[in-house]
Amino acid sequence: MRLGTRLSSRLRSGVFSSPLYHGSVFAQVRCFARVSTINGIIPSPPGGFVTTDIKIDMNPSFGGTYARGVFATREISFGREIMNVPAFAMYISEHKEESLREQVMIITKDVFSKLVYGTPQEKEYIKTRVMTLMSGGVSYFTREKDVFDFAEEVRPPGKEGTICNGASYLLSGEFSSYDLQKLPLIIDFNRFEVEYRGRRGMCLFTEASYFNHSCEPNVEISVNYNSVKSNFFLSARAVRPIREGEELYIHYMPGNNLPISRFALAMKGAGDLSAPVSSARAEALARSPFCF
Ligand SMILES: C[S@@+](CC[C@H](N)C(=O)[O-])C[C@H]1O[C@@H](n2cnc3c(N)ncnc32)[C@H](O)[C@@H]1O
Repeated sequence: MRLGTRLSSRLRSGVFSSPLYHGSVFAQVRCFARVSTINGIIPSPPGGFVTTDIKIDMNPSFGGTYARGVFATREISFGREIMNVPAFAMYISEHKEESLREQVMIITKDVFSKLVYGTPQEKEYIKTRVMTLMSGGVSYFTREKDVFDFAEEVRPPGKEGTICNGASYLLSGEFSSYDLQKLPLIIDFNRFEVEYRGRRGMCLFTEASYFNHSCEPNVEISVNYNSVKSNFFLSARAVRPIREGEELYIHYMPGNNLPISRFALAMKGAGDLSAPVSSARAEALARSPFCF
């Protein structure tokens, strides 16, 4: 059964502020080690990326590490579904008043648990597909100690008092405290907000996070709940014929015909999407929610 979902993706500036303190005022605060154990390489899975129709490549006109986009490996006809993926992580709020922050932290714990106790495939997926996504926003943790306290709470189900927990996993060096403090920022930045029977929630569709934005998209996405599989699925379809090698774009805010958008702010200085905005308007836009 198709259930109505309200979907929004917050795609903000990639700048992320890390609480890296210096000076005597913060002498009691431990600094985050700015060290990631993640190498950022996205291995190409056998059989292509999601389907053999598409691949991840770099958009030469963007420049920089985050110039990745989704490209057609062959001609794609109008209406063809090029992606149909389950949410890698999802959370539906128990209480209507649960804050965004709480929801992000719940998903963070879920993803981190899979990293600590998951299968080798899950660990690999998180390191290569989740941790390499763009992040943004203000750090969810103030001190490195908070990151360790959070990790400490991640324990294998049913095993009380075990020595092996998320904190000892961090100390193993496979995943650093810096990586863990970045994880909620990745989830926050890439989340798709959904609604299920009046309850708010969010999903991560890591594969869909590589689509870049165009005001004239050639792909449209939809998110629906599959009650048999008890998960949300994202489907992406070509809305016009696409040539081999062409980049696939979605509209980050379909239906939004404002002259400028929060996305345009993130894009400031990047091609025709940039628009000069006053700082007051920029502030207002940055605070306003938007929906698909
Ligand atoms: C969901 S990510 C898309 C994938 C991203 N390019 C990457 O390499 O991870 C959204 C970010 O991609 C960049 N982006 C998306 N569409 C763009 C466009 N039309 N022009 C320039 N940058 C774009 C912006 O930095 C935006 O915040």
